[in-house]
Amino acid sequence: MTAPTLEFDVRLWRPGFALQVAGSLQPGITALFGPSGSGKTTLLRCLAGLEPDCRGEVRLGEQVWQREQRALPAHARRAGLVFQEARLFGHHTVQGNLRYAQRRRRAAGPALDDVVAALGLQPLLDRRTGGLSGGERQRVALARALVAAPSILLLDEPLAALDAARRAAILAFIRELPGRYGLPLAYVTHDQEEVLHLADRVLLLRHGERAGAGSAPELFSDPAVWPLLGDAEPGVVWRARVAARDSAWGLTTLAADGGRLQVPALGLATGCGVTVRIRAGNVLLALDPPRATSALNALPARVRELRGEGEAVLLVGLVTDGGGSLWARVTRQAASALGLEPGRRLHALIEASSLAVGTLPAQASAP
Ligand SMILES: Nc1ncnc2c1ncn2[C@@H]1O[C@H](COP(=O)(O)OP(=O)(O)OP(=O)(O)O)[C@@H](O)[C@H]1O
Repeated sequence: MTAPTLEFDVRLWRPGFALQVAGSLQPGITALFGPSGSGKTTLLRCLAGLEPDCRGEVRLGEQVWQREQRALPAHARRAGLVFQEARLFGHHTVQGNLRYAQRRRRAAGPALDDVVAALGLQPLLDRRTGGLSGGERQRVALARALVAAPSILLLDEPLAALDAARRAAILAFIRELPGRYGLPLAYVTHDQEEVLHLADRVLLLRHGERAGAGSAPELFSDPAVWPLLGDAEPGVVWRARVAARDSAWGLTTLAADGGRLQVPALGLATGCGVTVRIRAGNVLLALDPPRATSALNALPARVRELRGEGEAVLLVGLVTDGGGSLWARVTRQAASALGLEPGRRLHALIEASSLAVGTLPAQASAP
């Protein structure tokens, strides 16, 4: 099923805050990412028709949802919204909540039984929602949004309150949704790993404006974006594929455009697409090819640029022989001793166990 694209160019003014963003939610998952207060929730509410002061244009395929003051009401847009705190009818059972949503739907949509099965809700159907755990409530909230036959899904930090195991299970389900039900999906999160795992594209917001857009690996590797990533260590994210598994040593070899990398065993099949995050603080530089090193990974590279990062430290931008971008954090003294300058050839040593590997969304391309 091909999903339509939601296109928008919206603005909204509040005392002390202005939102002015143009963009699109294409088929697949778009992550809305950006610092607290950058306008992510407000943008979702504008798209859903919940902000009366929103102006501009919103279109889903050929359907005009808003043109300046003329705006379709929220119920006519059929946007499925799920927030961090699931808002369920506490006096109803899970089944009652789902049937209520199903009765009110205004278009053909996913069958209730399918959604119940996919989210593992069968054992909960007769429970009252008041007594459910956080993870159970979020699963019910997602199911309820789906059985209402939404035209798009807008998920606002739906998993923020859950533990890692529950998050992983629901993330796997969310990742399948656009393909399974033909829906564009916007997903607000503060978690970069979630973005890498889930998003086909990222729309980055800052102060109510678009600060960048692209794939998660591209954006998270862009030095201009690092200040918006909170405490995250500067570095790059590469796309790679599982190339080989060495069960004798418990290692996996990844093949990326930038070079081959060994990492601790991933338990993924050969050919599987992954992302690998290489932090600047985990890249050491050596002039000569190391004869023996514990790092396992030594990529031939040349210096592209040097950036000051305080009195004693530099960030060194590198290009590997495979064409991959890397950053290394070194002291100015080390940079001087190694004669670092643009064009200088050297070897980038990366400790295998320092590499953070994540799986890619199904649709995202890997080399
Ligand atoms: N109902 C409201 N009335 C007035 N101001 C609001 C309201 N809701 C949000 N704001 C303000 O609008 C701005 C954008 O808020 P918004 O919740 O959209 O940001 P956000 O990026 O979703 O933040 P967070 O990541 O913390 O959830 C903030 O300055 C916020 O304080």
